[in-house]
Parts: sequence; structure tokens; C-alpha cells
Amino acid sequence: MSRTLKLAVIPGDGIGPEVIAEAVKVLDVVAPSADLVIEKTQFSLGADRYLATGDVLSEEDLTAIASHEAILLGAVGGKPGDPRIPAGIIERGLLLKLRFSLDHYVNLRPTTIFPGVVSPLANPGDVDFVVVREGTEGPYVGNGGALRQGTPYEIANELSVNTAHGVERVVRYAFELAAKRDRKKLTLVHKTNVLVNAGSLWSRIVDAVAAEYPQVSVDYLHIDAATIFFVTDPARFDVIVTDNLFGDILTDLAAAISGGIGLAASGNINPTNAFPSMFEPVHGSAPDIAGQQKADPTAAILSVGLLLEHFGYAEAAARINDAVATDLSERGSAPRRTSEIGDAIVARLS
Ligand SMILES: NC(=O)c1ccc[n+]([C@@H]2O[C@H](COP(=O)([O-])OP(=O)(O)OC[C@H]3O[C@@H](n4cnc5c(N)ncnc54)[C@H](O)[C@@H]3O)[C@@H](O)[C@H]2O)c1
Ligand SMILES: CC(C)[C@H](C(=O)O)[C@@H](O)C(=O)O
Ligand SMILES: [Mg+2]
Repeated sequence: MSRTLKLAVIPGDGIGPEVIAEAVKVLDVVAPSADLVIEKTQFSLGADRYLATGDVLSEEDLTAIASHEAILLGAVGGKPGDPRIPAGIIERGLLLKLRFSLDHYVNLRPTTIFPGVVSPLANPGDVDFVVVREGTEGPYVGNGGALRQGTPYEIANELSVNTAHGVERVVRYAFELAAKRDRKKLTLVHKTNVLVNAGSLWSRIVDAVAAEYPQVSVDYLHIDAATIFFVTDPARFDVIVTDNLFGDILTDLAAAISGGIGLAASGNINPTNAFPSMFEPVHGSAPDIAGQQKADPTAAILSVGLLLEHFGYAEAAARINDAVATDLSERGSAPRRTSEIGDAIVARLS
């Protein structure tokens, strides 16, 4: 019996619609072979919609999106510094609002170097790690404010919120993931030497949960040292668990060392399935190349793979991974249009 999956699609801004068009092509080819019917609803949201209507994300939009089983998002946000768009209005009011409202407490960001992909590192080694980035807390909560703004006496605050419940659930997810992987290694990345309150909470929870997973070896790195090892020895990592902001920064670095931001996929996961999880490339709307068919849709396509994996369609996800791997290994250096890459991957799947 075929299963129907209700998917909300948010192409978004800039290169978002370009890469999502390719990701949807791939999904449409793979889904039938998994006996899966994808019922898509498109939502027009993002900076372009804000500029046209002044709306960011209404309660009705949110309710309608939440009534789906999963979300596929391209990228949202305008050109950084565009004076017509108040700073953060799209990022906070739309993207983070979705992640927070839908309780996406795991932001899953895998990194591997596909065969044939050139890393800027001379000897990257066998890179295959997953960053489990906390998705609903940390300095992202919007608990801040400014006093005496615009004066020489201004004070600007952004409070980082770390709750025992929030940290424990993401740490547990990371241990569970590490236990299933070959190397069974978990690295906590934080800044416990300076952020002593949050750092202590994270460390104590990791230590406590570690006792339940004796098969997982546990390691700790300060965030600054972690960036060194991302460049000098990324193969040492297996599962990394970290807070929202450290995870944001580390995963752009992870993308850069593994062949570029155009290849980095992610899942904003609500592991309880109480809310739909959201799959999206790690990259943004790339206003510098938008509308030119220059964007690499691979990250969006691999995000569809993560979506299928989330619903237990491991074989379909593996087919996408294999088609991407073959495409990457045969890509060569000549630039290809966004749709050409999508078509080539679709052809390998057909
Ligand atoms: N998930 C999201 O929706 C998301 C993520 C990050 C940034 N943003 C937003 O996107 C806008 C632009 O942000 P930014 O410039 O800091 O980051 P960005 O990721 O959009 O771009 C950074 C650089 O990477 C390149 N790039 C990005 N995706 C690419 C792809 N698929 N193929 C080839 N090159 C690619 C861009 O051309 C640019 O040079 C901002 O409004 C930002 O807030 C949104
Ligand atoms: C656009 C921004 C809010 C977002 C983040 O910081 O999480 C992005 O950089 C990402 O990595 O998905
Ligand atoms: Mg980011």
C-alpha cells in the first residue's frame, strides 16, 4: 500500500526556489519507487514576500505549515544589509520561528567528503561526521535587549538560554546516534572555560548520559580548538554535540572543508514527531548568485535524502546519496547550471 506524505514546500528567496526546483524533481522521481505519494503544498514566504506585502509569518501560515508531516525549505532572507529589510526580521520572524514553534531541537548536519570532491585541505583524511546542533535554545532565543540605543552609553544584550531539559534531550539524541555509528565517538564542543554556567550544565549532562552509553567514547573540545581540528584533522570527529551558535558556525566550516556550502544538507528534527521536521540546505539565499542558475542544488537534493531517511525510507535515501556521489565523482571542473546538475542526478535515478 502506498503511503501519502503531506509536504510543505517553502522555496523562499534568492537561490532558494532554484535549488528547491531541483530537489523536488529528485523527490518526484524517487518517491514512487518507495511507494510514496508526496502531496505538496507550496508556501510563498521570505524576504520577497515581506517586501511585497509586509507579512513575515502569520499564525495562519504557521498553523497551515504545521498541519503537514514535513517541510522542505530552500533559503530565506534578503541581501545582508538591505535597508528595506529590518535586521533579523526574516531570520527570526520566519526561519527561527518555524524551528522554535515546531520544536526542532535537533539540527542535524552531516559532513562527508564525497569521492572526487576536492577539499581545500591538503590531507583531509576520511571525513565522516555529524554535527548535532541544538536547535531551540542558546543565544538564538531572542532574549535580549538594548538600552540607550544609539548613544555612546548603549548596552546591547543577547542572553544564552540553556535548560537542563533542552540540553539533555539533544545530548541523548547525540549519544543514541553515536551508539549506532561505527566509531561510536561523541565530542562535546563548547566554551566551558569562559561560558562557565552553560558550559557546566552541558558538561554535567554529557557526563551523566555517558554513563548509560559505555560503548560510546566521549571527548571534549573548546569551540576555538575545535575549529583548529576541523582544519588540521577533521577525520577525528564522529558525532559532535554543541549549542545553537557554535553549531551554526562549525557547520559552515564543515561545509567549506568538505567541498563547499553547495553540498551541505541539514534536517531540523523534532524526534518525537509531535511537529513536522524541516529539511533544508545549510546555505542561505546567496543574493550574490541568485537568479543566474549558478547555485549548486546538491545540498537541497541531499536534504531530500535526509527527509526520506527520517521517515524510514533508507533505501530511497541511499539511492539519492549514490546518484549524488556518482554525479560529484564525474562532475569535472566546467561550471554547470543549477538545472543541469538536477537533471544529471535525476537521470542517474531514472
Ligand atoms: N536557512 C536559511 O534560510 C539561511 C541560511 C543561511 C543564511 N540565510 C540568509 O541568506 C542571506 C544570505 O546570507 P549569506 O550571504 O551570509 O550566506 P549564503 O549561504 O547565502 O552565501 C554565502 C556564500 O556561499 C555561496 N553559496 C551559498 N549557497 C550556494 C550554493 N548552493 N551554490 C553555490 N554557492 C553558494 C554564496 O554565493 C555566497 O558567496 C541572508 O539573508 C541570511 O540571513 C538563510
Ligand atoms: C539564517 C540563520 C538564522 C540560520 C542560523 O543561524 O541558524 C542559518 O545561518 C543556518 O545555519 O541555518
Ligand atoms: Mg548558518
